[in-house]
Amino acid sequence: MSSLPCPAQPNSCHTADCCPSEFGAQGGCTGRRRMQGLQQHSLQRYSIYRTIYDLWSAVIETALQEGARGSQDLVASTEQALARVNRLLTPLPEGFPAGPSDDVVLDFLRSPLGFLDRVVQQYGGSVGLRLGGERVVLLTDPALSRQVLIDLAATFGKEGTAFFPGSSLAGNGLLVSDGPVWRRQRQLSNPAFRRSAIDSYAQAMGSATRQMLATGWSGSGRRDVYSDFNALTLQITTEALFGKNLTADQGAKVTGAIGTAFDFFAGQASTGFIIPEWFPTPENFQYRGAVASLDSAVYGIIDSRQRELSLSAQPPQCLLDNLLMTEDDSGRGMSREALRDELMTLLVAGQETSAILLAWTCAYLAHHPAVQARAAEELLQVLDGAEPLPANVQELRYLQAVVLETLRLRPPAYIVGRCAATDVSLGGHQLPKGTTVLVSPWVMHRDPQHWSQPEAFLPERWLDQLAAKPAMAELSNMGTNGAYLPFGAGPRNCIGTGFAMMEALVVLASMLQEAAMSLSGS
Ligand code: HEM
Repeated sequence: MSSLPCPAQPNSCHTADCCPSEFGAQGGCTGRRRMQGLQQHSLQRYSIYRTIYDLWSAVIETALQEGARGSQDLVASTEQALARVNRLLTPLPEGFPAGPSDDVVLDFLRSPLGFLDRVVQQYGGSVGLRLGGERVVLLTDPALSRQVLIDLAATFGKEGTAFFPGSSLAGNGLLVSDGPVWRRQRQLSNPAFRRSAIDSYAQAMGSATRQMLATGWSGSGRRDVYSDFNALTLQITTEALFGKNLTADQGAKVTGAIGTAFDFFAGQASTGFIIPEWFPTPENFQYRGAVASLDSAVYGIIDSRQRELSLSAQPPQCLLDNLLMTEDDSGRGMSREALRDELMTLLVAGQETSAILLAWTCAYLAHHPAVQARAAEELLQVLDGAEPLPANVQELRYLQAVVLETLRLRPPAYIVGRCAATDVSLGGHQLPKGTTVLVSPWVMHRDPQHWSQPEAFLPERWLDQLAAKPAMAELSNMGTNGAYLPFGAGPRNCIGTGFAMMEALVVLASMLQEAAMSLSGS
């Protein structure tokens, strides 16, 4: 197995400190490279530039799309930019949580995970920050995090959240939309993620894995597991949810384009979103090329499925069929653009996150041969060579513990963000409207107040709980200790939780039945 890349996720930047040297991670972090340029700007100039660009961007972008979106959008975008100016110019309010007095965006960008650990150690579970001019509260206190994500979910929405910019990639899909649009899309998508639907995908998950093993994994050798898993999770997602098999060439184009887009987001984060997407820079050209390539793949999937459906009278077979057949009260179906946004969201939210989980799990298995041997032994006892299927993977308690423990130590989403839609009181602090709240699974999963030996990889810590309840119970309600949320929590939790868990168990079981892993060079 070759070295692992940084476990990035759509909403965060690639960081070198996500990649422990014990796994020999690759260097050359995009965010770090771009940081060197940024350090020449003073923070004040940076904030002013960013605000001017926000306004400029709002006006020009809307003017360019005037015909399509109308002048209401111009007003809304300008209001948003003005609200931002107002936040930049207003000092942090009295009653804001304590934190560093200066703007700490450069510290954050230099090493996001190290920064999170440091400020939480210094200021505790609720830290007030000025980050790139934005008012931000970092939460790692379980009770307060719960309030934001669950109890006060109506007040803390996605719209306006700093550092989670809407973009031409995600459009207005499930991950970023709010209110009635989000509710409708979530309802439409829910059936595809119910237990019975997920069970029906398991066979395809197993056969895709065996195909991967047969083509690239026979004999002994080195594999770049992250790259293999990216291709595999793409294949599984498109097959299970969109009823479509991509060719290897199409798959490589899509994973390459998703990688380019994520690199772009990492770069955007490290340059403070100074340059709007439409501005003619080489990075923007590259990014727009990646989005165009993804658009062409996604529209291709929609069109070919629509053709197939029009030629047959069969009931819906996958999520895309449901979305294609759905109509609102007035008998109108979803627009092509809305369909594209949903499919793109599922690709972006579900494909790389799952590949990161699988890659880190393999890294831990390779790094802990005794754990790998115990997982393989369990497989032998429970499956005795049979195909991993929904009924029998539920019995693989140790493998489930391995996955839960990997998600604890390496949550692919290391922060989730919300924005206060109104002035709100939280834990005795007064947060004005527009405050961004970041909840950090990364820090909470390693807090010694909630976990014994928090830095150690110990699947055994889950076994008692798993004996009493299925693994999925650990993933809801922020875990039994209130400090475990790899898939988020509350109404905006991950719709793909069951899908991702089934995929992880089936893929890992299929692999461990046929292959043993060690770190390359060991
Ligand atoms: C290991 C794999 C995964 C991890 C760690 C993960 C993590 C997360 C997290 C933390 C959130 C909540 C974000 C927030 O609160 O702002 C989320 C939301 C979401 N995830 Fe996942 N995810 C994974 C796999 C998947 C899969 C396989 C799919 C679909 C195929 C998916 C689709 C989504 C969608 C659509 C949302 C937005 C839900 C909403 O806002 O209603 N995810 N995911």
